[in-house]
Amino acid sequence: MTIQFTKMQGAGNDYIYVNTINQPVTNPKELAIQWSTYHTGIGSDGLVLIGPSHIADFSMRIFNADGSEAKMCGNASRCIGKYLYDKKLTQKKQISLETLSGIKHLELHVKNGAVKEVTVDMGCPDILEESLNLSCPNGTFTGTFVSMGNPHFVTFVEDIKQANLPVTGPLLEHHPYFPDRANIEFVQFLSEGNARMRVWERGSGITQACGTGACASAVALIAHGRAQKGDKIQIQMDGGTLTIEWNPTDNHVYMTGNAVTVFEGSIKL
Ligand SMILES: N[C@H](CCC[C@H](N)C(=O)O)C(=O)O
Repeated sequence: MTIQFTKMQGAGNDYIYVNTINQPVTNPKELAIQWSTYHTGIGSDGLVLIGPSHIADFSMRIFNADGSEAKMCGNASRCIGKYLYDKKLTQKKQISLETLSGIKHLELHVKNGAVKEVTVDMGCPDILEESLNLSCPNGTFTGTFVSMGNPHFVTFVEDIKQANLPVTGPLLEHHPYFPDRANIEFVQFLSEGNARMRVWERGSGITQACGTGACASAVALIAHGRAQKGDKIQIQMDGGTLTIEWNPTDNHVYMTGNAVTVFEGSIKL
């Protein structure tokens, strides 16, 4: 059997997208591992399944490159918006998407008949620990523990170039404090409304960008007085910049950024 897939990326965070409405997938964990592998697979940060929903317009499931299922993915939610509109699975420019962390609302920004950017209402953040000190073999790291439906540890650094992601990332991801592991963001404050972030993602390692991580980073900046609610905060990552607003009126976080189709493909099961 052959599966049709679409490779897409948001701010460089790339996933394999499969429409399970017309082609069901029974072993997504194994396929995420197999297909995400470079050289022998397709190569990606993970696998995203687009499906039907009884409570929203569509549904999303997201699997990291190690096969672990996450409750939310910001970059993938934007790409799903593009996928659905560009492939004429919907004509709506406001779409509701069922995820394991609740229903998310997407606003599609269309130009010349195709989605260029999407704004996602990411809901309310949950600051679990405003200032948490975690000891690792290579030092102690102070950060903010934030949930955007998935867990994030945001640590501020003076110089992003000095952040040793390959060593510190996995040590913090697997720290005993995080029974479900965590995504790790290293953030360098640039000015009010601007920050540089690099991410070690739970289950995928270093990625070019993390949408929920950009939201968690903006929330941490505001919690520490380095930005204000209502600011349009530019989170600059390796693969691109996302605009994040923590709205003071509804307390929701809004994420805006691109969504790009890279190629269509098929692969034998
Ligand atoms: N690695 C994340 C899932 C992907 C999130 C990220 N790619 C995003 O854009 O939000 C986790 O295990 O929670």
